[in-house]
Amino acid sequence: MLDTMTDLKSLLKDPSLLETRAYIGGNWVEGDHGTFDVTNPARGDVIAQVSDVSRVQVAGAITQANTAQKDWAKWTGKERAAVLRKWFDLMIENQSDLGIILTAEMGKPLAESVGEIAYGASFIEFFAEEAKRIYGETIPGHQRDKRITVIKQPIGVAASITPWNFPNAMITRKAGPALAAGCAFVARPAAETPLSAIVLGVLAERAGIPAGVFNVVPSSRSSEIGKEFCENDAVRKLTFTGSTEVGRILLRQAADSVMKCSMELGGNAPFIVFDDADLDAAVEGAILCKFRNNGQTCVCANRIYVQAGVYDAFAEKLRARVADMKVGDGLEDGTIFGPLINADAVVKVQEHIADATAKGANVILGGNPSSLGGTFFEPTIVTGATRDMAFSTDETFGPLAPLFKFEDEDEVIAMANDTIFGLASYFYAKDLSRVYKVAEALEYGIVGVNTGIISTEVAPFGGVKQSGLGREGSHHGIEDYLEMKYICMSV
Ligand SMILES: NC(=O)C1=CN([C@@H]2O[C@H](COP(=O)(O)OP(=O)(O)OC[C@H]3O[C@@H](n4cnc5c(N)ncnc54)[C@H](OP(=O)(O)O)[C@@H]3O)[C@@H](O)[C@H]2O)C=CC1
Ligand SMILES: O=C(O)[C@H](O)CS(=O)(=O)O
Repeated sequence: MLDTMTDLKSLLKDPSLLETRAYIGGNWVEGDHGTFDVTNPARGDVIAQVSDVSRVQVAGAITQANTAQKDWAKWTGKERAAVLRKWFDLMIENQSDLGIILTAEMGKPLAESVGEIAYGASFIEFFAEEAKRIYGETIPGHQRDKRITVIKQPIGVAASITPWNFPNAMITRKAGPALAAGCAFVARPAAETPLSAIVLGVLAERAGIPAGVFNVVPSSRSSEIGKEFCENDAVRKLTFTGSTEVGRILLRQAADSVMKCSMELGGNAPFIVFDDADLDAAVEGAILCKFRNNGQTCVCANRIYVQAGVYDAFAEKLRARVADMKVGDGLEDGTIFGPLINADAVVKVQEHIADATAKGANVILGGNPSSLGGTFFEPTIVTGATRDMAFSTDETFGPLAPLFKFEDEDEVIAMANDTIFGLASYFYAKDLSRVYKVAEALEYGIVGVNTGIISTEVAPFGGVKQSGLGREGSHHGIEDYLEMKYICMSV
């Protein structure tokens, strides 16, 4: 159990990793606004007090990043690759400590946190390699005396705003391609989870990433910092992961400077089980997809559609499997469900359950706050879900699995696509023509077929419709941090 910073440091092999200051221009800096508290969601205790930087300090960080970026861009791709690889190596060497810090501030079970560190580090490893493969092209001249070449150059200073639910990976998924491309980076983490971002600065410094290339500006004033990112002409790229609501605000603010934006926004993932599915595999996939991070991911199943012929069997198998899973402190062995991030998250789950039962749904498992108190909540499954219920259109972002019944493919494809979101979708089926038809018909950036987990650094992650703009990960991911220049030469 945690209740002070001393307690947290005592759990670490290397207590010096637990830094609370801002990392600006290679210096560790106190905040102009003093500090803000970081609490452990499992107990609500303050585990750290972190530098609360001002908008002026963020402007200074951007200026230092802009200066550092000019030299960083002159490094060869191979030179940048070497120092990024060292950064990756340090993340893996300190994976256990980084996992403990992440669980302490975010609450997810330690096994998930340690897994997130590996997932986050994989983006640094992947884009260290991509740094060496930023190719241009030559194009046959349009006139006899013309020679055409195309080169790709780093966009400049990239600013990032990231959420609390993956406080390590959502930063490295952006910083990896940005630094590989030769950009400099200013990261503003969620106020709930700044420690995981700051420790990336500690390791960046140890890896030899030049001062000013990677900066971390923790702040309790998210909208103020967001405005600085959008209004400062030295920022050439804004990359955001979070809700669609905040994404819209940032896009409006960035429009004034026609700033290039990458947006990884909200989701409302359908998870479809057809009657020819391997039912046991579908149950395991639904558990991973729905309950990973306690349902607090943008790619979690938000609606589970089960074909009529297998509905009752699926519901009972799912109930039986989840009933035995442990709710508890993320640092305790065997915990599957940690606490939700805050009281508002608990309220939203309760509202969705109350709305559903008022409209005829049946709770077959859970349905209440956990007897542990605080923000712990029972994993919940409801049957009889219908499209008029709140979770049909609104992302629950918690451990609530609503089961909808459907009759045929056309009906479920129409229901699955009936949303403003389009990030991740999933279905279980064996018939090959069904797999092709459904995968092509789903209006989502990501389709998982016979799997509930789709997250990897090698694939392009991102949404369509109001789930976002751009892709992160894969060889496509570096393009968002490059500008293409066409050189026309008369010879
Ligand atoms: N598509 C994706 O990959 C992901 C999408 N999400 C979506 O985000 C939501 C949950 O995450 P949550 O953190 O609550 O999302 P929010 O959008 O509320 O917050 C995301 C980040 O934006 C900051 N922020 C909030 N308001 C502003 C503003 N006006 N200007 C600048 N920054 C601001 C927050 O800071 P602070 O917290 O300090 O206020 C936080 O760092 C869900 O809808 C989920 O689907 C989440 C993760 C990944
Ligand atoms: O924040 C999220 O929900 C992540 O984007 C999901 S994933 O990439 O970790 O799957």
